[in-house]
Amino acid sequence: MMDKKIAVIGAGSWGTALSMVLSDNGYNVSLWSHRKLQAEEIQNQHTNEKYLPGVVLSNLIKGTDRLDEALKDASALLLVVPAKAMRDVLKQIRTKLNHPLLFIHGVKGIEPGSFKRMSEVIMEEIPESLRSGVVVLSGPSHAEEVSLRHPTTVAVASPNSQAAKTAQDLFFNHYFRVYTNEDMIGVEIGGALKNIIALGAGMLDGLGYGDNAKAALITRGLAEISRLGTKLGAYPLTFIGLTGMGDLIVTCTSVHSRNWRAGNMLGKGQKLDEVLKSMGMVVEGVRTAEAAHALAEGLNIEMPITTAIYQVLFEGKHPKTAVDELMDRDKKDEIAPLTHSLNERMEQKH
Ligand SMILES: NC(=O)C1=CN([C@@H]2O[C@H](COP(=O)(O)OP(=O)(O)OC[C@H]3O[C@@H](n4cnc5c(N)ncnc54)[C@H](O)[C@@H]3O)[C@@H](O)[C@H]2O)C=CC1
Ligand SMILES: O=C(CO)COP(=O)(O)O
Repeated sequence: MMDKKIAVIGAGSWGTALSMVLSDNGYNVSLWSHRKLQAEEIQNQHTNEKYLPGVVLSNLIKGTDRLDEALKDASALLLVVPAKAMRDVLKQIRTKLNHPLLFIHGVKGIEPGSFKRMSEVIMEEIPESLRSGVVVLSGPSHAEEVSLRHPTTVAVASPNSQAAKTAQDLFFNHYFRVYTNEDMIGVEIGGALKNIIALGAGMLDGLGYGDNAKAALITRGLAEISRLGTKLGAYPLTFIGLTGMGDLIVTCTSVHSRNWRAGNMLGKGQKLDEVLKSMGMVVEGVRTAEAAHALAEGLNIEMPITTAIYQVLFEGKHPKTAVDELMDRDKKDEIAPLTHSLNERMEQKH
């Protein structure tokens, strides 16, 4: 039986929206921000205007900028900071962990530099005795719509099915439908890499291209995400589920997506640094493009769309040139490479 307090670490749009789901489910939530003023706003005004404008938070959600206060008596910890901040935040938390906890994270990114998945970073930073409690929550779920209690589905994944089941029980309600999944690698890779493709979808819209181009990008984007993910140990079918295809659809087609919006500005000719400055929120796909590009090179996996987006972001290639080059590549078979990676994965399993 879970106690009734959950610590949510990271008070951006996603941490705040998930806190609302938890408070709707009757949990007391301690929502931690590293910014004192933001914590005070949450605590005293029950709002978080910068990240979820117009939303009123339940009295069950308390704001704090003190990690010890957030963690005190919490039975589960939800980590929702940008991927680049995850390790640093865990180092601060580590010294304050004095009882068994469930570690759920909702982060869709890869650690810059190490190119590790978030669950790998968490496992490295927490005591060994707590590692079986690590779970990822992911899926097609814009914070803006969750905060309006619009029907949303996600998956919680862990090789420890009991931990996933406990996380499912925490979040599940009539507008937030939660599935369990044992494939943590596939869920994390799908959630992180779809942001690169969403940047590309925004670029296509910025360039004035239509729905044919976007459908092609989403489908072929999924093919290369599956190729890399399978090589990293994921189960291929995860990529046609909520956290793969589902999240690609929502992020590539919604104006809520920060990745889509950033891509759109790039497609219209703006420079990356001015785009990122104007966003004011995390655009995970940018650093993830760097990670995926490096992983693909290291593992010798063909990821032409990811490479093209990397070149637009970091090598000054014009988005239109990137599209032209993708279209002019050698002729290919559509299914054979996918069948190959599926077979490889099946062979690894047996
Ligand atoms: N916004 C959304 O709809 C969804 C976001 N996500 C994922 O959730 C993660 C967080 O995203 P958002 O909440 O949207 O981001 P955000 O940009 O809205 O907020 C990020 C929060 O992290 C804080 N932060 C930044 N650097 C920090 C540091 N060094 N230490 C501590 N805190 C720091 C910021 O102050 C802010 O409160 C990302 O990985 C994103 O991909 C996943 C699903 C939905
Ligand atoms: O992951 C998301 C929706 O599922 C949010 O995507 P953005 O980070 O692009 O806003």
